[in-house]
Amino acid sequence: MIYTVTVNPALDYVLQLEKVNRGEVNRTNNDAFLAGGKGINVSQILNQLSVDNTAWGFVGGFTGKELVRQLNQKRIESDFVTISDNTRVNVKIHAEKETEINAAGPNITDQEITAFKDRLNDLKKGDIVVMSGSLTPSLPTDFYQSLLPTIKEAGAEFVVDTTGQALLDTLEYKPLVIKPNHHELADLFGVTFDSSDVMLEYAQKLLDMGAQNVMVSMAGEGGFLLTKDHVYHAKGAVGTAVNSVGAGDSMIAGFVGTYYKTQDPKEGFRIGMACGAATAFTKDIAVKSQIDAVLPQIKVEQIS
Ligand SMILES: Nc1ncnc2c1ncn2[C@@H]1O[C@H](COP(=O)(O)OP(=O)(O)O)[C@@H](O)[C@H]1O
Ligand SMILES: O=P(O)(O)OC[C@H]1O[C@](O)(COP(=O)(O)O)[C@@H](O)[C@@H]1O
Repeated sequence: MIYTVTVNPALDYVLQLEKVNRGEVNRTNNDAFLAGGKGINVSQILNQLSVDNTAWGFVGGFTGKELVRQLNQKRIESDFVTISDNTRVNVKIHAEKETEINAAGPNITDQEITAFKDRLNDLKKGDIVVMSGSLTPSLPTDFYQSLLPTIKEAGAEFVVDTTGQALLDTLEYKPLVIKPNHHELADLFGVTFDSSDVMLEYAQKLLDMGAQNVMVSMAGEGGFLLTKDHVYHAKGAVGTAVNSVGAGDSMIAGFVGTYYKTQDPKEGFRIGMACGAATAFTKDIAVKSQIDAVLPQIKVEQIS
Protein backbone atom coordinates (compact mmCIF):
# COMPACT_ATOMS: atom_id res chain seq x y z
CA MET A 1 0.00 0.00 0.00
CA ILE A 2 1.09 3.57 -0.59
CA TYR A 3 0.14 6.12 2.07
CA THR A 4 0.19 9.83 1.29
CA VAL A 5 0.50 12.18 4.24
CA THR A 6 -1.02 15.67 4.15
CA VAL A 7 -0.85 16.97 7.70
CA ASN A 8 -2.20 20.39 6.71
CA PRO A 9 -4.68 19.86 3.88
CA ALA A 10 -6.90 22.71 2.70
CA LEU A 11 -10.06 23.63 0.97
CA ASP A 12 -8.78 25.91 -1.78
CA TYR A 13 -11.29 28.74 -2.22
CA VAL A 14 -10.69 29.69 -5.84
CA LEU A 15 -12.12 33.11 -6.74
CA GLN A 16 -12.19 34.23 -10.37
CA LEU A 17 -12.64 37.89 -11.21
CA GLU A 18 -11.36 40.33 -13.84
CA LYS A 19 -9.49 42.60 -11.52
CA VAL A 20 -9.00 43.23 -7.81
CA ASN A 21 -9.58 46.84 -6.74
CA ARG A 22 -7.91 47.17 -3.36
CA GLY A 23 -9.94 48.96 -0.70
CA GLU A 24 -13.22 48.41 -2.62
CA VAL A 25 -15.97 45.79 -2.76
CA ASN A 26 -15.07 43.28 -5.50
CA ARG A 27 -17.46 40.67 -6.94
CA THR A 28 -16.44 37.36 -8.45
CA ASN A 29 -17.47 35.78 -11.76
CA ASN A 30 -16.92 32.31 -10.43
CA ASP A 31 -15.95 30.64 -7.18
CA ALA A 32 -15.39 27.11 -5.94
CA PHE A 33 -14.10 25.18 -2.94
CA LEU A 34 -11.64 22.50 -4.07
CA ALA A 35 -9.88 19.88 -1.96
CA GLY A 36 -6.18 20.75 -1.87
CA GLY A 37 -2.92 19.78 -0.29
CA LYS A 38 0.23 18.33 -1.76
CA GLY A 39 -0.15 14.75 -0.47
CA ILE A 40 -3.72 14.74 -1.74
CA ASN A 41 -2.42 15.72 -5.20
CA VAL A 42 -0.13 12.68 -5.03
CA SER A 43 -3.14 10.49 -4.17
CA GLN A 44 -5.07 11.86 -7.15
CA ILE A 45 -2.32 10.83 -9.58
CA LEU A 46 -1.88 7.42 -7.91
CA ASN A 47 -5.59 6.82 -8.45
CA GLN A 48 -5.22 7.71 -12.12
CA LEU A 49 -2.38 5.15 -12.35
CA SER A 50 -4.62 2.55 -10.62
CA VAL A 51 -2.25 2.24 -7.66
CA ASP A 52 -3.98 1.55 -4.34
CA ASN A 53 -3.32 4.29 -1.84
CA THR A 54 -4.71 5.85 1.31
CA ALA A 55 -4.55 9.53 2.22
CA TRP A 56 -3.45 10.14 5.82
CA GLY A 57 -3.33 13.41 7.76
CA PHE A 58 -5.59 15.54 9.95
CA VAL A 59 -9.01 16.96 9.06
CA GLY A 60 -11.58 18.73 11.19
CA GLY A 61 -14.76 20.77 11.34
CA PHE A 62 -17.13 21.65 8.50
CA THR A 63 -14.22 22.31 6.14
CA GLY A 64 -12.72 18.92 6.90
CA LYS A 65 -16.07 17.23 6.24
CA GLU A 66 -16.31 18.91 2.84
CA LEU A 67 -12.74 17.91 2.00
CA VAL A 68 -13.42 14.25 2.77
CA ARG A 69 -16.72 14.42 0.84
CA GLN A 70 -14.84 15.61 -2.23
CA LEU A 71 -12.19 12.89 -1.86
CA ASN A 72 -14.92 10.25 -1.56
CA GLN A 73 -16.53 11.62 -4.69
CA LYS A 74 -13.20 11.17 -6.51
CA ARG A 75 -12.88 7.68 -4.98
CA ILE A 76 -9.73 8.66 -3.09
CA GLU A 77 -9.42 6.35 -0.11
CA SER A 78 -8.63 8.24 3.13
CA ASP A 79 -8.11 7.52 6.81
CA PHE A 80 -7.57 10.94 8.41
CA VAL A 81 -7.36 11.63 12.12
CA THR A 82 -10.34 13.82 12.99
CA ILE A 83 -9.32 16.93 14.93
CA SER A 84 -11.52 19.36 16.84
CA ASP A 85 -10.24 22.48 15.01
CA ASN A 86 -11.27 23.33 11.42
CA THR A 87 -9.25 22.32 8.36
CA ARG A 88 -7.89 25.56 6.82
CA VAL A 89 -9.25 27.41 3.79
CA ASN A 90 -6.59 28.71 1.36
CA VAL A 91 -7.71 31.64 -0.77
CA LYS A 92 -6.60 31.58 -4.41
CA ILE A 93 -7.46 34.81 -6.24
CA HIS A 94 -7.37 34.36 -10.01
CA ALA A 95 -7.55 37.90 -11.44
CA GLU A 96 -5.04 39.67 -13.75
CA LYS A 97 -2.42 38.02 -11.58
CA GLU A 98 -2.73 34.96 -9.33
CA THR A 99 -2.56 35.76 -5.62
CA GLU A 100 -2.57 33.03 -2.99
CA ILE A 101 -3.22 33.35 0.71
CA ASN A 102 -2.39 30.08 2.45
CA ALA A 103 -3.62 29.92 6.04
CA ALA A 104 -1.30 28.65 8.77
CA GLY A 105 -3.62 25.77 9.64
CA PRO A 106 -5.47 24.33 12.62
CA ASN A 107 -4.37 23.58 16.12
CA ILE A 108 -3.55 19.91 16.62
CA THR A 109 -3.51 18.48 20.14
CA ASP A 110 -0.98 16.01 21.53
CA GLN A 111 -3.72 13.38 21.66
CA GLU A 112 -4.47 13.90 17.96
CA ILE A 113 -0.75 13.64 17.12
CA THR A 114 -0.59 10.34 19.04
CA ALA A 115 -3.62 9.05 17.12
CA PHE A 116 -1.79 9.88 13.88
CA LYS A 117 1.41 8.15 14.98
CA ASP A 118 -0.66 5.05 15.83
CA ARG A 119 -1.57 4.83 12.13
CA LEU A 120 2.08 3.94 11.45
CA ASN A 121 1.54 0.62 13.25
CA ASP A 122 -0.36 -0.50 10.12
CA LEU A 123 2.78 -0.22 7.97
CA LYS A 124 4.20 -3.36 6.39
CA LYS A 125 7.37 -4.23 4.47
CA GLY A 126 7.18 -2.80 0.96
CA ASP A 127 4.71 -0.04 1.80
CA ILE A 128 5.66 3.50 0.78
CA VAL A 129 4.81 6.66 2.74
CA VAL A 130 4.86 9.95 0.79
CA MET A 131 4.85 13.10 2.95
CA SER A 132 4.27 16.49 1.33
CA GLY A 133 3.19 20.00 2.18
CA SER A 134 3.49 22.44 5.04
CA LEU A 135 3.20 21.60 8.73
CA THR A 136 0.62 23.30 10.95
CA PRO A 137 2.06 25.70 13.56
CA SER A 138 1.30 23.26 16.38
CA LEU A 139 3.44 20.49 14.87
CA PRO A 140 7.17 20.48 15.66
CA THR A 141 9.40 21.45 12.71
CA ASP A 142 10.99 17.99 12.79
CA PHE A 143 7.59 16.23 12.62
CA TYR A 144 8.28 14.37 9.37
CA GLN A 145 11.75 13.38 10.55
CA SER A 146 10.28 12.06 13.81
CA LEU A 147 8.19 9.52 11.83
CA LEU A 148 11.12 8.10 9.86
CA PRO A 149 12.57 5.60 12.39
CA THR A 150 9.15 3.90 12.78
CA ILE A 151 8.61 3.78 9.01
CA LYS A 152 12.03 2.24 8.43
CA GLU A 153 11.60 -0.27 11.30
CA ALA A 154 8.41 -1.51 9.60
CA GLY A 155 10.46 -2.18 6.44
CA ALA A 156 8.56 0.52 4.54
CA GLU A 157 10.04 3.12 2.19
CA PHE A 158 9.40 6.86 2.40
CA VAL A 159 9.54 10.09 0.41
CA VAL A 160 9.50 13.55 2.01
CA ASP A 161 8.84 16.31 -0.49
CA THR A 162 10.59 19.19 1.19
CA THR A 163 13.55 21.50 0.66
CA GLY A 164 16.59 22.94 2.44
CA GLN A 165 17.85 21.59 5.74
CA ALA A 166 14.61 19.65 6.33
CA LEU A 167 15.40 17.64 3.17
CA LEU A 168 19.05 17.10 4.15
CA ASP A 169 17.89 15.85 7.57
CA THR A 170 15.95 12.99 5.93
CA LEU A 171 18.92 11.60 3.97
CA GLU A 172 20.40 9.48 6.76
CA TYR A 173 17.13 7.47 6.72
CA LYS A 174 17.61 6.68 3.00
CA PRO A 175 14.55 8.10 1.21
CA LEU A 176 13.35 6.09 -1.80
CA VAL A 177 13.61 9.20 -3.95
CA ILE A 178 14.11 12.94 -3.56
CA LYS A 179 13.11 15.45 -6.22
CA PRO A 180 14.65 18.87 -5.92
CA ASN A 181 14.15 21.13 -8.92
CA HIS A 182 17.43 22.57 -10.24
CA HIS A 183 16.97 25.83 -8.29
CA GLU A 184 16.31 23.95 -5.03
CA LEU A 185 19.38 21.77 -5.67
CA ALA A 186 21.58 24.85 -6.15
CA ASP A 187 20.12 26.48 -3.01
CA LEU A 188 20.81 23.33 -0.96
CA PHE A 189 24.54 23.82 -1.49
CA GLY A 190 24.56 27.63 -1.89
CA VAL A 191 25.93 27.41 -5.45
CA THR A 192 24.92 28.26 -9.02
CA PHE A 193 25.30 25.82 -11.92
CA ASP A 194 27.03 26.78 -15.14
CA SER A 195 26.59 23.34 -16.74
CA SER A 196 24.61 20.11 -16.39
CA ASP A 197 27.81 18.30 -15.43
CA VAL A 198 28.29 20.52 -12.39
CA MET A 199 24.62 20.11 -11.49
CA LEU A 200 24.98 16.32 -11.67
CA GLU A 201 28.02 16.43 -9.37
CA TYR A 202 25.84 18.07 -6.71
CA ALA A 203 22.95 15.65 -7.31
CA GLN A 204 25.48 12.81 -6.85
CA LYS A 205 26.34 14.23 -3.41
CA LEU A 206 22.71 13.65 -2.35
CA LEU A 207 23.01 9.99 -3.40
CA ASP A 208 26.23 9.71 -1.40
CA MET A 209 24.47 11.26 1.61
CA GLY A 210 21.79 8.52 1.56
CA ALA A 211 19.07 9.11 -1.07
CA GLN A 212 18.35 5.88 -2.99
CA ASN A 213 17.36 7.80 -6.13
CA VAL A 214 17.56 11.49 -7.03
CA MET A 215 15.37 13.15 -9.67
CA VAL A 216 16.32 16.69 -10.66
CA SER A 217 13.40 18.41 -12.37
CA MET A 218 13.76 21.46 -14.58
CA ALA A 219 10.13 22.26 -15.50
CA GLY A 220 9.87 22.32 -19.33
CA GLU A 221 13.63 21.76 -19.72
CA GLY A 222 13.44 18.05 -18.86
CA GLY A 223 15.05 16.23 -15.98
CA PHE A 224 17.66 13.78 -14.72
CA LEU A 225 17.48 10.61 -12.64
CA LEU A 226 20.47 9.37 -10.67
CA THR A 227 20.32 5.82 -9.31
CA LYS A 228 23.12 3.96 -7.56
CA ASP A 229 24.14 2.46 -10.91
CA HIS A 230 23.29 4.95 -13.65
CA VAL A 231 22.41 8.50 -14.65
CA TYR A 232 19.46 9.05 -17.02
CA HIS A 233 18.18 12.09 -18.86
CA ALA A 234 14.79 12.89 -20.42
CA LYS A 235 13.88 15.95 -22.45
CA GLY A 236 10.80 17.92 -21.40
CA ALA A 237 7.54 17.15 -23.19
CA VAL A 238 6.43 19.82 -25.63
CA GLY A 239 3.04 21.41 -24.94
CA THR A 240 1.35 24.52 -23.64
CA ALA A 241 1.93 24.97 -19.94
CA VAL A 242 -1.23 26.35 -18.37
CA ASN A 243 -0.69 25.58 -14.71
CA SER A 244 2.42 24.60 -12.76
CA VAL A 245 0.43 23.80 -9.57
CA GLY A 246 0.98 20.19 -8.64
CA ALA A 247 3.50 19.36 -11.43
CA GLY A 248 6.13 18.40 -8.86
CA ASP A 249 3.61 16.37 -6.80
CA SER A 250 2.52 14.60 -10.00
CA MET A 251 6.11 13.72 -10.92
CA ILE A 252 6.70 12.21 -7.48
CA ALA A 253 3.41 10.29 -7.66
CA GLY A 254 4.33 8.92 -11.11
CA PHE A 255 7.71 7.73 -9.86
CA VAL A 256 6.45 6.24 -6.59
CA GLY A 257 3.38 4.54 -8.08
CA THR A 258 5.41 2.97 -10.88
CA TYR A 259 8.28 1.95 -8.62
CA TYR A 260 5.75 0.29 -6.31
CA LYS A 261 4.46 -1.79 -9.22
CA THR A 262 7.76 -2.51 -11.06
CA GLN A 263 10.68 -1.82 -8.67
CA ASP A 264 12.22 -0.07 -11.69
CA PRO A 265 13.43 3.51 -11.03
CA LYS A 266 14.03 4.23 -14.73
CA GLU A 267 10.41 3.38 -15.58
CA GLY A 268 9.32 5.42 -12.54
CA PHE A 269 11.22 8.41 -13.93
CA ARG A 270 9.59 8.01 -17.37
CA ILE A 271 6.07 7.89 -15.95
CA GLY A 272 6.91 10.65 -13.44
CA MET A 273 8.06 12.98 -16.22
CA ALA A 274 4.83 12.29 -18.12
CA CYS A 275 2.62 12.90 -15.06
CA GLY A 276 4.41 16.20 -14.29
CA ALA A 277 4.03 17.43 -17.85
CA ALA A 278 0.40 16.29 -18.15
CA THR A 279 -0.45 18.28 -15.01
CA ALA A 280 1.49 21.33 -16.30
CA PHE A 281 -0.55 21.13 -19.54
CA THR A 282 -3.93 21.11 -17.79
CA LYS A 283 -5.75 23.43 -15.36
CA ASP A 284 -6.14 20.76 -12.70
CA ILE A 285 -4.21 17.65 -11.67
CA ALA A 286 -3.91 15.44 -14.78
CA VAL A 287 -6.15 12.46 -15.48
CA LYS A 288 -5.10 9.17 -17.08
CA SER A 289 -5.99 10.09 -20.66
CA GLN A 290 -3.85 13.24 -20.40
CA ILE A 291 -0.91 11.28 -18.95
CA ASP A 292 -1.23 8.67 -21.73
CA ALA A 293 -1.26 11.42 -24.35
CA VAL A 294 2.09 12.83 -23.14
CA LEU A 295 3.83 9.51 -22.48
CA PRO A 296 5.06 8.75 -26.07
CA GLN A 297 7.05 12.01 -25.97
CA ILE A 298 9.12 10.97 -22.96
CA LYS A 299 12.31 9.20 -24.04
CA VAL A 300 14.70 8.23 -21.26
CA GLU A 301 18.34 8.04 -22.29
CA GLN A 302 21.08 6.48 -20.15
CA ILE A 303 24.03 8.89 -20.03
CA SER A 304 26.35 6.95 -17.73
N1 LIG B 1 6.30 23.66 -18.92
C1 LIG B 1 6.46 22.35 -18.81
N2 LIG B 1 6.57 21.58 -19.93
C2 LIG B 1 6.76 20.24 -19.82
N3 LIG B 1 6.84 19.59 -18.65
C3 LIG B 1 6.73 20.30 -17.51
C4 LIG B 1 6.55 21.71 -17.51
N4 LIG B 1 6.49 22.13 -16.24
C5 LIG B 1 6.64 21.03 -15.47
N5 LIG B 1 6.79 19.93 -16.23
C6 LIG B 1 6.95 18.54 -15.76
O1 LIG B 1 6.74 18.47 -14.36
C7 LIG B 1 7.93 18.10 -13.68
C8 LIG B 1 8.04 18.88 -12.38
O2 LIG B 1 8.04 20.27 -12.67
P1 LIG B 1 9.00 21.29 -11.92
O3 LIG B 1 8.46 22.66 -12.21
O4 LIG B 1 10.40 21.03 -12.31
O5 LIG B 1 8.82 20.85 -10.41
P2 LIG B 1 8.36 21.69 -9.12
O6 LIG B 1 6.89 22.01 -9.38
O7 LIG B 1 8.54 20.72 -8.00
O8 LIG B 1 9.25 22.88 -9.07
C9 LIG B 1 9.06 18.35 -14.69
O9 LIG B 1 10.16 17.49 -14.50
C10 LIG B 1 8.37 18.03 -15.99
O10 LIG B 1 8.29 16.63 -16.20
O1 LIG C 1 0.98 22.87 2.32
P1 LIG C 1 1.23 24.21 1.67
O2 LIG C 1 2.67 24.39 1.25
O3 LIG C 1 0.71 25.37 2.49
O4 LIG C 1 0.43 24.22 0.34
C1 LIG C 1 -0.93 23.95 0.25
C2 LIG C 1 -1.36 24.22 -1.13
O5 LIG C 1 -0.70 23.31 -1.97
C3 LIG C 1 -1.52 22.92 -3.05
O6 LIG C 1 -1.81 21.55 -2.89
C4 LIG C 1 -0.82 23.13 -4.35
O7 LIG C 1 0.16 24.07 -4.16
P2 LIG C 1 1.38 24.39 -5.15
O8 LIG C 1 0.88 25.58 -5.92
O9 LIG C 1 2.54 24.77 -4.28
O10 LIG C 1 1.66 23.19 -6.00
C5 LIG C 1 -2.79 23.77 -2.88
O11 LIG C 1 -3.88 23.05 -3.34
C6 LIG C 1 -2.82 24.03 -1.39
O12 LIG C 1 -3.58 25.14 -1.06
